[in-house]
Amino acid sequence: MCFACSPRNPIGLHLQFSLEDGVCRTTFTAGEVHQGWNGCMHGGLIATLLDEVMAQWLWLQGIAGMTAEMTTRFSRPVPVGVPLEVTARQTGGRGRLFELAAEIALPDGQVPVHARAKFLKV
Ligand SMILES: CCCCCCCCCCCC(=O)SCCNC(=O)CCNC(=O)[C@H](O)C(C)(C)COP(=O)(O)OP(=O)(O)OC[C@H]1O[C@@H](n2cnc3c(N)ncnc32)[C@H](O)[C@@H]1OP(=O)(O)O
Repeated sequence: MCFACSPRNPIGLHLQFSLEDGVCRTTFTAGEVHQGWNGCMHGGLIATLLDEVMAQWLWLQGIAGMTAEMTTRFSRPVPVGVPLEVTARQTGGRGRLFELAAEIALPDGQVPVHARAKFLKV
């Protein structure tokens, strides 16, 4: 029962994903229960959104992959209560290794956080 995407997980994020033109996409609005600092989304949960959208870039193409490495740049706080657009795309890779990048965009287009990761097909 995936914490990020299972509709049956009672404490999960219930994310839904689409893949179009090489971009995997989901949306999420953090609530007070997802805060770290007051008014700001918890960084670990931000990383979860980014990790999951990259994993789903693979999964929606029939590839089961596990995160082998991930770097996250937190440039600005992510506010709670606003709809976030979370996207991922491939940046490289060879063989079993897939290199992906993901970002979170605010409604005004600002990108407060982005990530890069390496996934290995399992
Ligand atoms: C129903 C809905 C479901 C929906 C599905 C969605 C699921 C969402 C899950 C979200 C994603 C996650 O969080 S996954 C959970 C977090 N991640 C993990 O727990 C992964 C833990 N790590 C592992 O289990 C393992 O290390 C693996 C599977 C990643 C790799 O192990 P392995 O398969 O044995 O491969 P290994 O021999 O180590 O490496 C193979 C080759 O890749 C290279 N390699 C390994 N790591 C790296 C790296 N970071 N950067 C460069 N290269 C690397 C090695 O040097 C080697 O090169 P060469 O010698 O071949 O040249």
